[in-house]
Amino acid sequence: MPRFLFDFVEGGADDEVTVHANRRAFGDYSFRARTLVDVSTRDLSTTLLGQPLALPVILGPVGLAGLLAPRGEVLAAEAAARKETVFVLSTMSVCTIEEVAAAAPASRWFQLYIWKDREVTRSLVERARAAGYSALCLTVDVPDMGNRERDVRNGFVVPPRPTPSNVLDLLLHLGWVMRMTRSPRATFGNFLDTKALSRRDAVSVAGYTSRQFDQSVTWADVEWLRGLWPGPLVLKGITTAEDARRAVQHGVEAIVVSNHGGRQLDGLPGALDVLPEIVEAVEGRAEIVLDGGVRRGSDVVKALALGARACMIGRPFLYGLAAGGQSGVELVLELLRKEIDRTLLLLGCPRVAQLDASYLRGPEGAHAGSEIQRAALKRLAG
Ligand SMILES: Cc1cc2nc3c(=O)[nH]c(=O)nc-3n(C[C@H](O)[C@H](O)[C@H](O)COP(=O)(O)O)c2cc1C
Ligand SMILES: CC(C)CC(=O)C(=O)O
Repeated sequence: MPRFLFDFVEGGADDEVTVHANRRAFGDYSFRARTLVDVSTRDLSTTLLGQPLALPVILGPVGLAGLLAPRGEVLAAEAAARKETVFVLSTMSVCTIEEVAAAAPASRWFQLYIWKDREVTRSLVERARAAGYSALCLTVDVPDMGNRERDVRNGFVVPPRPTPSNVLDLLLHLGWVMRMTRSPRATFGNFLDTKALSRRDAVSVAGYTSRQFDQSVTWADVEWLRGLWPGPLVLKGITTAEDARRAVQHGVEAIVVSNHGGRQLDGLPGALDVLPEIVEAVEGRAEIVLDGGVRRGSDVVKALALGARACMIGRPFLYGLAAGGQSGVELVLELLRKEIDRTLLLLGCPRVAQLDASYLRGPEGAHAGSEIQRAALKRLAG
């Protein structure tokens, strides 16, 4: 893929401190393995909001995935269905809510951003409901986009177009150019009225979001959504116990502990660092999903041992999608499935449902969360 797209996917906000913190946090935990346990059969299955998952990994919402492969969101949703897991469609997708629903029988959630124009927001929710999405996932950490300096430097705009600064990049990636131009025209139908754009118009994603996204969204809007959406409600982007408690008070069915893959507020701790305080605050009253920096099956096992029910992945499946379309995404899920399976085998824990903090040794260092983490680990270990 062209460099400007790779940078959009791989990059984070400001100095990308939080991007790196996400990975580091997994390294801060090590395993406490048990031996002489019968691990001849293993069970990776679980449920999320009542839906069965063959493995505790779901595909998170990512905007513009359809720029990585033609009909990218449809391909990813089909891959999730084949691997018996959930696909979360972003509001900012290239394929529309209806296209993905028609093509993919997967368990699908719809991720919502709240527009200043509440009629647009209401219509997105109603379309998702009519198209049979099973849960509504409200992302709460994007009142506006983080400062993605790679995108600024690259002059990244949507729909992508040749400019003096990216023409060489495009020429060096003619395979991508051919794939995209041969495929049906990208629609951006959820969020951009491409018919209203003249051929030469294009918008920077940051400029677009700051015009459209509502910075005045509060907990009252969670109540408003409750009235519009009859199914399970998920809040994505929670990083403190205070917000997690509040989410539970508002009756949300699930929380995604997430710093948006380090793309929003730079300086947040790693997602795994904040998981214990949230698990403690929620006390089992909502299901917890974790994302940010999940790259190995062992990362998933650590998150589950600390109390998450499943993990979401973002960039890993996007790279599978860019490299190999639907089968690339399936391969990413298969690699994670095999790695989780082998980790359970060697850890002496045959079922993901059996994982708890007694399988982990916590961070010993003095970094900020460690006291809370130790307390939560002690509590989880019973
Ligand atoms: C290219 C890209 C686009 C994203 N778009 C969205 C989005 O539209 N909505 C959303 O809630 N999160 C979005 N995210 C955040 C992901 O859902 C997820 O929180 C994050 O990617 C997890 O970190 P990981 O990439 O390290 O797995 C996006 C992430 C990436 C990499
Ligand atoms: C198109 C963007 C607003 C999607 C997003 O949330 C992100 O890039 O992190």
